[in-house]
Amino acid sequence: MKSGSKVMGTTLDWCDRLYIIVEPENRRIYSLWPTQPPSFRDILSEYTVNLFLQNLAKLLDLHEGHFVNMFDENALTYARLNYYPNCPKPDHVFGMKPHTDASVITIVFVDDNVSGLQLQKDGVWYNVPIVPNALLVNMGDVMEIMSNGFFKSPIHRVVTNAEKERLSLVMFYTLNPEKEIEPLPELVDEKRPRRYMKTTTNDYTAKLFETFARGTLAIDTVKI
Ligand SMILES: O=C(O)CCC(=O)C(=O)O
Ligand SMILES: [Fe+2]
Repeated sequence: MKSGSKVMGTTLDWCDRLYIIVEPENRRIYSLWPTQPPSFRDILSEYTVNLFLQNLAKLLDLHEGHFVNMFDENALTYARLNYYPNCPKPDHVFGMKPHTDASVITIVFVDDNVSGLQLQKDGVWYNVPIVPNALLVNMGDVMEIMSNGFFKSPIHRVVTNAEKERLSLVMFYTLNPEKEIEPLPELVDEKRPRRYMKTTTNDYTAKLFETFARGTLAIDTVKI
């Protein structure tokens, strides 16, 4: 028998493997995680989002560290746990009104059993399907501004459900609140002029709460 034709057997691969669950965090078994180097936990926890950010930078022909490097030691990551109780009048109220996220990027751990999240595209609402154990990655307004509109921060909402309650865990990755946000100069030229005004996360977040209460969109307040 040629050695290459052997598909089953006892031969081990020539490598070591560490195979551990990173997300969701409550599935982490820290006793299996290496204690050296001491930074391992933190680096691995950031790994998911950094990988996305690197790929987004590459899509825009930027250096892969471009977005990752914007997150300094004062950058804030918020976790939001949403609990939507079942609602006797689902036609009258949203679980969460239509909005966009003010973040750079949002990662959503969507409920594995109950749908409810919807995205708007060209004025039409689409259900986000349930994909067990999947993470949903959403562009936020800051990414839309920095990419000069190349990436769009989608309008989304959550509808209520008469029978079932629903949960989601949302991680918002945001910059240092004082840092100025504006379209990256690399993405502005004559063909694609600057589409957004300069702002900061602080100012923008204030606008977001104001506009959310009024039912309008914060991103419209910074469009040129
Ligand atoms: O509950 C969800 O699936 C999404 C919630 C959301 O959009 C948010 O918290 O900003
Ligand atoms: Fe959201």
